[in-house]
Parts: sequence; structure tokens; C-alpha cells
Amino acid sequence: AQPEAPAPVAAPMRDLEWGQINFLHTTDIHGWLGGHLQEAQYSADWGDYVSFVEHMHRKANEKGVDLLIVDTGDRVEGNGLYDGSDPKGNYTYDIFGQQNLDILCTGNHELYQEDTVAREHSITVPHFKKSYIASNLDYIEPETGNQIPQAKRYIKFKTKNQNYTVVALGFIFDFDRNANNSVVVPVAETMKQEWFQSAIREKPDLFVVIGHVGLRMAEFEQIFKVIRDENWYTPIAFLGGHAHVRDARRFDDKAVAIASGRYFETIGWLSVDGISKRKTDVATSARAGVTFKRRYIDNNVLGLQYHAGVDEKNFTTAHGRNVSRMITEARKALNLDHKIGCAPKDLWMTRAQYPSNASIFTWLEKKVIPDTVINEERADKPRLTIVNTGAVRFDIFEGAFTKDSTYLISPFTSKFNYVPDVPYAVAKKVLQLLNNGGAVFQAGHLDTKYLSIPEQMAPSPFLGKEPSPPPHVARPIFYDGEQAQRPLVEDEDGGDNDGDDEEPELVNGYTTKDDLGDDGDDAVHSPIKFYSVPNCIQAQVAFPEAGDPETVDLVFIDYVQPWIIPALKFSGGDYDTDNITVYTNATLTDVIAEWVGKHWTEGC
Ligand SMILES: Nc1ccn([C@@H]2O[C@H](COP(=O)(O)O)[C@@H](O)[C@H]2O)c(=O)n1
Repeated sequence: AQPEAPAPVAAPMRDLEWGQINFLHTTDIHGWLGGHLQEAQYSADWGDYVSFVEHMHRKANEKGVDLLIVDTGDRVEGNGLYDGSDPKGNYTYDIFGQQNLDILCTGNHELYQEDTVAREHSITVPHFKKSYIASNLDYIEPETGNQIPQAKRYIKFKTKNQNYTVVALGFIFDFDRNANNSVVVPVAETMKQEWFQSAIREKPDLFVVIGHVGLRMAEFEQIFKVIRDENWYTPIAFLGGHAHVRDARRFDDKAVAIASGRYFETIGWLSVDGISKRKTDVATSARAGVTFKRRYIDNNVLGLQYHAGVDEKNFTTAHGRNVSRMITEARKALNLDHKIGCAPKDLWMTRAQYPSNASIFTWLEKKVIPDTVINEERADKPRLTIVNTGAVRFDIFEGAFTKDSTYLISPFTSKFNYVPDVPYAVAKKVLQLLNNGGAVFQAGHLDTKYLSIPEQMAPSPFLGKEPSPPPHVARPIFYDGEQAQRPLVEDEDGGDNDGDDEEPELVNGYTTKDDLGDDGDDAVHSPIKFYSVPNCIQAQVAFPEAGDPETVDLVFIDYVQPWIIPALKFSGGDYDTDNITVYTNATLTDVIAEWVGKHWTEGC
């Protein structure tokens, strides 16, 4: 039988504040359409979201306002529901397509592999013909080699209840590791194109710019400036993603952006009020006070029922129930609950310090990689094996470790390559270079921050006060959040949340701070500490008992390859890509599953 997620605990709640145009926003779902089976507070599935949206549309109609449903990409890679089938996504495209989306775009994970790009073009784009936008993304048709827009460049529509004119654009950040059957046109170049220049002169009442773009990255700011130069008073709502964080950024008093987290933990809410009908009344537009409100909804059924104003009995709609059934059947067909082993304890990506016994990276470095990333012909050679921390996507919870868990931890198809017999004096410098970045790697696509976890790539200033690390410290950005993240509601007695006073004990969760304040999360939580991680970790294997080896095999997960040759060169090693060969065809997913199956055999 399907394991049931534990019931969510009721938390003190903040209401949604409605405006004239309202958005529900998902981003970076990464296949988690089944919700979080091990975390009650994020346990609603895509079927529950379908039910929720139906209720919210009814509410919008009753209020006479508009509700638009948005997704900003990275729907794939990161969950067995997507990655566990062959071909990948056999079930998820259909399940995702059950939601009525008004605006959606592509993320970088829809672009890494040629077959993913092609499936997006042949399944998702036609399914959402009217709402899919690809402002800066082209597709190369396999039959003709022609470069065509992946979807519409922009859409213009009237809202149903308020009759506002909206122009919507949909971008992906300046991504350059896309497969050959796709072309990402840099944002700055796109904005010079004729269609874009016409779009920003359409004189709508509201611009909606969605994008697979982190709010603290440069791209949204560039777009904001160009639209604003042409439209001094028009409100602009930005909905972004990619950085896997909850965040809001204010560009000016009429332009605000939100990002709605990751892995279907969060459903974002953005409302815009005070919009005037620009075509008929420019003077009013100039004066009008536009207000933006945002909320980050924890994705659980209790919260969704609360916001929808519907009780348990009436929440699940026929369509929603059907979608949840599709998910259950898909999980069963994929055998995702098949138990590979039993995790003896929790292992954390950023909730525990690295290195430490509770860090998933220490576990990989000390146990999994030494035991499993092996080329039999070179097993006795000393080696350094490098894995980027971005290759790891999620925590491990104590208890059953299933087929699904392997994809949650690392879904990628990257294999391991190596450079044989590198002088140790050269090889030993590589890790530090990858972690410190700096001048060795020119800015742009070789920026070493792209090796790290998404949350660290372009962090919000509200995550904490950035310490200035000494040059040898391998953590360029991100900080111990202990200083920065405080409980939103402190108990009178000092807020120890120990349950010995009148206040209800708060559940650990998001305590977001952003440009709009510290009241964004719908459920009031006690904070979770974050610790920074380096860009890469390294396992040292088969070293002599005493002294250093003369040479080592420099093994690395192939995602890191573009950085390896420059790092070796800077360390004094003259290598090129001809020196790189396959070390093992196993993926990180394979080796983790192998290790867990052998070592975590008891306990659940
Ligand atoms: N094959 C891959 C692909 C990606 N990564 C890591 O993920 C980061 C991007 O994550 P988003 O979900 O924000 O797109 C990327 O920078 C890499 O660190 C990987 O390791 N292997």
C-alpha cells in the first residue's frame, strides 16, 4: 500500500490578501507532484492543488477579481515520479497537465538533455498552447534543422472578471549548458528583437514577466529597466524561480517579484491591487497607488483548506481526486516505495555543518564514494574523487530508504570521468580552486558558483549578514543562518519554544525575510538553521598509510568537467580534454543505491 504522509500539524496562520489580479505560483517542482511523503507540512499532492485552484477560482469569481495560475519551470528531474520511468516523465507530463495554467515557461532542467527538450516541445508546449511562453528560447526541429521559437514569444489577454489587459512574457536566465536541440538567446539580446520592442509598447494595464530566473540574478533587473523606460506607470508583476528559495524583490513602487521555493513545498501567492485601465486614463495610472502582497503557502491540505475556506469534507473535487489517483497509480507502477534499505539517522545538506556526522556530504565523502566509485582496473591506485555539492538535491530522513529516495537525493545521469596519474602536488590543489573560484575561472559560465546548490548561487541579502571570509575559506557566499533567521513570533519568556508556557509550540519551517518584510510565510514557524556548503567535496581513497602518493587518479563527476582542465592548468598540470576518459559509467544515483543496499540493511 501507498505510504501515507503523517498529518500536518496546525500552525498559527496568516491569511491571503486578495487584490484585483491574483497569482498562484509554483516553481522548481522537479517532479515532486506526489508531495512530500516524509514531511507532513509539504504533503499535499498535485491533485490537492487542482482541488485548491478550483475553490480559489470560485472565490475569485465571488469577489469579482481575477486569479492566474503560473508555473516557472524546472518541472523535471529530482523525484522518482519523473526520473524512475523509461523514458523519463512517462507519467508526470500527463499529471502536471491536469492543472489549468494561465502562464508557464521553461527551466534549465527542461534543457539539459535532448530528449527532455524534445518532450517539452511535443507534449507540454502543445498541451498549454495558449499559455506557454518562450521569450528567449528556440527549438531546433530534428526533421529540418530549423530554429523555431519553442513556444509563443509573449501573450496578450484580457482578464476574465476585471477586464484588464495583460501582456505576459516568459524567460529563462542566460543558461548555456542546454542541449544542442535548443537555443537560449541571452536576455539582453532578446530585448533588442523587434517582437519584444512591440510587446513593451502594447500599453497593457499590467505586465506579467514570468521567468526561470532567480530574483537576485541580473536578468529580471535588466528586463525591469527596459520595460520601465517605456512604461513609466504600468505595474509589473514578476514571478521567478531557479534559486529554490522563497523571496520577494521590489524593483520600484509599481514592480515586485516573487519566487516560490522548490520541490512543491511552496505555493506562492502574489496579489496586485490599484491597477488602473491605462489606455483610457494615463493620468490616473500615474497617480494610482499600486499595492503588491505576497504569501508563501506551505503545501499541505490543512493549509489549503484554510485558505480556500472549505472544510475537509468538501475540499477534494472530483478532478482533484482523479489526479491524486493518477499519482498513486504511477508511484505503484514505478515501484517507488520499494525499500532499498533503512537510514539509521537523518543526513542533512544544509541543516548540519559540513563536515560533520550529520552532513550528507561527509557521508558521501567518507563512506559512499570510497566504497562505490571504483574502476576495477585501477582500484589500487590512489585517487581523489570530486563531486559538486549541486549534484545532491535533498536530505535523507531516518527510516525507509526507497527507490524514490535515490532520485530525491541525486537524479542526474552524470557519470564519473578521470585524468590518470596526475602528480599529487598538482591534483591536490584542484579542490581548493573549485571552491574558491576567483580569477582562475573567468566570470560567466565557468563561475564556480554553478557547482554549488541552487540556494547558494544568488542568495537573498536577507539570508544573513555575509561574513568576509579569509581567502582560504572554501565558501564564497551564504552564511550560517543562525544569526539571520529568527522566530517570527517570540514567546514572552524569551521564545524557547519548549512548550512549557501558554503559546503553542511552533513547528520548524521557513521564516522568510524579503524586500516586503518578514510576514511572508502563511504558517508561523520556528526557524531552521542553514549552514553553507562548499562548491565541491572530495574523497581521498587508496592512499598510502604513510606519506603522500606520487601520483593520483583525479576522478570527478562529469558535470564538473568544464572546470577541471583550467583548474589543473592553474595548479601546474598541462592537460587537455584528450587526457580525460571514463572512470565508471555508474551515476551518483546508482552508487548511492548500491551503498545503501549493502550497508543499511536493518532497522525499519
Ligand atoms: N547534471 C546536473 C545538473 C545540475 N546540477 C546542479 O544543479 C544546479 C542547478 O540546479 P537548479 O535546480 O537550480 O537548476 C547546477 O548549478 C549544478 O550545481 C548538477 O550537479 N548536475
